[in-house]
Amino acid sequence: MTSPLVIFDLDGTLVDTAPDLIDSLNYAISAAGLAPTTYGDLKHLVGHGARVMIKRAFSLREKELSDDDLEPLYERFIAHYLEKIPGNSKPYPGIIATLDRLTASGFTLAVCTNKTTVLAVPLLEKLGISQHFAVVTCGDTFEWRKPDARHITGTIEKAGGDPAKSVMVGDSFNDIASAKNANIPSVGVTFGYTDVPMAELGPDVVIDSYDELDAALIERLISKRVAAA
Ligand SMILES: O=C(O)COP(=O)(O)O
Ligand SMILES: [Mg+2]
Repeated sequence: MTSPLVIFDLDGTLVDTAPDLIDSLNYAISAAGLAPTTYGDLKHLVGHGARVMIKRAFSLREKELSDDDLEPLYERFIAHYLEKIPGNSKPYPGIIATLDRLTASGFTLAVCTNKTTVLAVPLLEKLGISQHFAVVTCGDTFEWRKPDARHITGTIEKAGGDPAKSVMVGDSFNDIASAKNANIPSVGVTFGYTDVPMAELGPDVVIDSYDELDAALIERLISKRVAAA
């Protein structure tokens, strides 16, 4: 029998990566003379990986950026982030215990992130949490990424899961929208990076802390989805 699957987003959901994202972004854009961004800006910049983050920083400063000029800045971002990894990034409080608890209850766990593979995989490894996950799919794993449903359905397929027994946990629009697009339930966390309050994004459940995420909650969401089908 297929085990139920819990899919986690990475930035702002499993790991608080904000300080390092801002550091590497500011390092990258300083080469183009752009003023540093702040934590407050991050909520509007993050979500579609480093290239989009750099492009959005330019829009924020009302500066033009051609695709040719983007590439060296992107390389700067990647090199800086990789050199520091895991930097000041920290798994959110209670997440390790939650992953252990869910695994002990028979759930398979996966990561579905828009972060690029060369950053996401070493980050999970350096933080010592990669072994919890059967599969990690990133912004460049498929031709599409969140909020496209196929990033979620592709993750489920790779993990040997079943969409009728899968739940997404995330911190932002892309996570909740991709879960809805893939017709799976979602849990929204309130401690991540979103410029819209989590409840307004319409997840099935909102949690403020990982203490609230247990097997009973996930099972309830799965049975509700099956009953509604
Ligand atoms: O790095 C990003 O821009 C987004 O990453 P996430 O999908 O893990 O939130
Ligand atoms: Mg996120």
